[in-house]
Amino acid sequence: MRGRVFVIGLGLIGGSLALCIKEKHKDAAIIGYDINAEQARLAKMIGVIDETADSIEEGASEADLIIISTPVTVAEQILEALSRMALKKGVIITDTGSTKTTIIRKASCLTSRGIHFIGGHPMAGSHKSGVTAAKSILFENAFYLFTPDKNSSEDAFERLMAWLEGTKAKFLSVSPEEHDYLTGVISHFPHIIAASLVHQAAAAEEDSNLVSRLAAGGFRDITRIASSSPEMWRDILLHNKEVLMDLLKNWQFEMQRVLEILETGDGEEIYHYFEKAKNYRDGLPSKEKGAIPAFYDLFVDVPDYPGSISEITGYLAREKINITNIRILETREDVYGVLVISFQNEEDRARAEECINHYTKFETQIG
Ligand SMILES: NC(=O)c1ccc[n+]([C@@H]2O[C@H](COP(=O)([O-])OP(=O)(O)OC[C@H]3O[C@@H](n4cnc5c(N)ncnc54)[C@H](O)[C@@H]3O)[C@@H](O)[C@H]2O)c1
Ligand SMILES: O=C(O)C(=O)C[C@]1(C(=O)O)C=C[C@@H](O)C=C1
Repeated sequence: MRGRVFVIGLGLIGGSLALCIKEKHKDAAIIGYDINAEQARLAKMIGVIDETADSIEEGASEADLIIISTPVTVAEQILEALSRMALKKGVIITDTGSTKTTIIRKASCLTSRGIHFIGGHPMAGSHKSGVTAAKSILFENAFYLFTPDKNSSEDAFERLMAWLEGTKAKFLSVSPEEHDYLTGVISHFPHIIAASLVHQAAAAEEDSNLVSRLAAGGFRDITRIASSSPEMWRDILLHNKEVLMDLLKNWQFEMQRVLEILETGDGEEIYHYFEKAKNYRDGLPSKEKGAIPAFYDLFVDVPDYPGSISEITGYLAREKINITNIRILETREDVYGVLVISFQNEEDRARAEECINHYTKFETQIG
């Protein structure tokens, strides 16, 4: 498609969408604006956008598509500002915010003027912020939620889908309320818990400085998201307050139950508590990104680590196959172990398996 795309907020998500759009629509002009001039400069320098705009007004006036990708309370102010500007006829405005009910309510200042606004939320991300973390592959296989309503133009919605085709995400429409409830359960509330676990460990550190030294494996896995942007998460909590307060009450009730079965020392109940959780968790679709990111892992049975790692990464580099992570599953010494190599997508993993099978006799298995 040809046209001008204006991205407001050149961070992880705005930057990644800009890359996806450019990849699919080579003739489109991608203009960007960020309140942080350094981010905007960086976005242009690394080729995430074609041009920077000096103000929202300048970038918006000629745009065919406007993407707002700032923290959600800022997005509200931007919607208000856009509603006072002269915009191109037929322009589509969308956002990427993690909450929808308040945004959609606010967007009535545009829709009441006949301007197309379709709320959006690509359900993939990272604890990293900023344009340097942006990548075009971020949304592949992830759900991309939209909240069009009965008054939304079908033609505008179809044009938006066409613009966003390069995300390779799975588009799904839900109501704003359903959106906020679902994301409250699987994204926003877990974030509160991750932060609370970190607070608990930090408090325990006052008794023993071994806490941070021992905080590895499981603790790091479950608290990774606590390293995300506090500004973004403050805004999400403010927008989804009611849902989160209800979930917090349910959680307190649940924790009370755990306290009771622990107090009574009921082993069977404790077993069932974990068994039920394991069964549900194991049954979650592993290929889909979203609440649980897909990890394209390849397991390689290796005799000794130091030599094998450099040998294998050497072969992968020779074939230009990117790896996203590499780790060892077995940490005991003198025991044959398993190397776990993660890739960005299925295709890279399949190429890597072929490459390792070609150059070595190590056994491989897809995880
Ligand atoms: N990070 C994730 O995992 C994720 C995933 C999906 C959706 N989202 C949502 O997408 C939005 C952006 O998140 P992100 O992770 O890209 O954040 P980010 O911090 O990486 O980027 C946000 C950018 O917005 C800019 N900004 C702030 N106020 C602005 C203003 N008034 N005008 C112009 N630019 C302004 C910031 O300078 C920053 O560069 C948020 O609403 C977030 O809830 C985040
Ligand atoms: O992977 C992460 O770091 C995320 O927190 C991503 C995550 C999520 O909770 O799944 C966070 C917020 C966004 O609205 C969407 C995606």
